[in-house]
Amino acid sequence: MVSLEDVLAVAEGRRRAILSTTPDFRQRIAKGNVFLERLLAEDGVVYGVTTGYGDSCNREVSAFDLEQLPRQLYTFHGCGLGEALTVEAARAVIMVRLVSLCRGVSGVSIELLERLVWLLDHDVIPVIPEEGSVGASGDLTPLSYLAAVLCGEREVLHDGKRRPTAEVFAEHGLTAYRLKPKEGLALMNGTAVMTALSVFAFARTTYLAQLATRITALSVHALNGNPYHFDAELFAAKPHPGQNKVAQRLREDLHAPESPRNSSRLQDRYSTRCAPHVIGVVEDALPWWRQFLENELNSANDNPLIDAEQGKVMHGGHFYGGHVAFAMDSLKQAGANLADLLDRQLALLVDARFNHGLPSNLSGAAPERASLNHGYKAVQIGASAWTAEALKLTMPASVFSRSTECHNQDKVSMGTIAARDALRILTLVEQVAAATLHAACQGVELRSQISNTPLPDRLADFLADCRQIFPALGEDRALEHELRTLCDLIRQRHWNLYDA
Ligand SMILES: N[C@@H](Cc1ccc(O)cc1)C(=O)O
Repeated sequence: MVSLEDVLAVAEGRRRAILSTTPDFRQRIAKGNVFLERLLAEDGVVYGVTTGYGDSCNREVSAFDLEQLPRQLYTFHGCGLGEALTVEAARAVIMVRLVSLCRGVSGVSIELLERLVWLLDHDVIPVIPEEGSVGASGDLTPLSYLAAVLCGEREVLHDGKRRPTAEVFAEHGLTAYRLKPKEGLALMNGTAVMTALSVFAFARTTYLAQLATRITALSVHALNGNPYHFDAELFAAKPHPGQNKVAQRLREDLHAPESPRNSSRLQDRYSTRCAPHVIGVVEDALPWWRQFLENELNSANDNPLIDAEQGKVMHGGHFYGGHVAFAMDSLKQAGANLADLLDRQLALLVDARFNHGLPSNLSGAAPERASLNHGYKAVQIGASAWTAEALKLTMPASVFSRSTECHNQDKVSMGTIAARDALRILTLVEQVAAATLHAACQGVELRSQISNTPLPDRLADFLADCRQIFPALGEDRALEHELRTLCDLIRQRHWNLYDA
């Protein structure tokens, strides 16, 4: 079973994709191909091989034109619009398609698989426009760019430049690939784009859940909040495992192992008291998102499938990305809730009515300069804007199914749109996290000036690390570049936050 992390490693260029050399694997792939050819010779008709596609399946293609058919398929799907996928995302697309085709039920040849590996190895990466897939019939239009590039057409990203594929192939002495009869359909008729994008969404969300936990601990300390809200026995009474994990991390960060018999502390506002209940939803959803995505990743998700052992062609709808769509639609909501949680913490931190004695807007300016300085006022406004935008994008995509392709595809998943929404939302969540992290570090240091409660070790170490990256805010300064640096570091999973 290939994991989400395996795909990420190949996408980020940390690992190579290597085809198995076992005779078993090679034979399985070869068998599918041989069976298809036999079927063609004996029966003369195979859907998508000797017929038109989709609604046009009752149109027979003459033997003379068969070789043309796969080229025709990627050509008429060359209508993608929108931004091009990043190199990493496009590498993930190749890897995900490779994993699926390696199952040996798509009727492709070993040469095709080797060509996909060649693209990854030589970093010759198709330019894939991200819009134009309804996510059932697979990601036909974006995947047509992969098929076309294998055949030496359209454009690739190579050495950081966008260039004609033919030119780059020529430089490497590579001839254009000639797709065999079913290979166009096998490449394009699947869920590789939405699944590839989901791999990134999953990794970023996993990290954001941990970062939101660390920021919450900083906020609680800065606000002089009640660390006993995260008591072990309290949480044992509500046994969601992910939620308990968040409470435990907060307990350890805040160094509050056991609560007193009858705490005299106030009950804090929900954005800190209920943080395990918000972040815990993400932690508890991660395992089932993983299950949905890894099952999809390791599946044959094209049509038709070839069972060479039994000697039959099976027609179905495995290109339907319903599981990915549902995973991404729910990830959008749980992820955007992290932004909302942190934005509310930031709202408490900057407000002298709620922050238990910290200066207004967390300004670190000297008292005689207080009227001039505005501290984190604009950063908090920004965080609210990013949060609102994230929340607005949580509208589920999967409920917007459109009947399309002359009503052949009359129910579709919209999983690719859900995955793209998820990535945009996560960018906004990262921005809110960067803003809240910056302010929470400031809050913790301002707290130490007015109280002698020591900063627990784990938070002190983390703060020291942050101070290598950005200084405290004294006089007002423009924080854009620092926030951008923080966003980049968050994307790179810079801090090692918690053990599993
Ligand atoms: N997904 C369709 C095939 C198809 C291919 C290209 C299209 O433009 C439309 C439909 C099927 O397998 O049934």
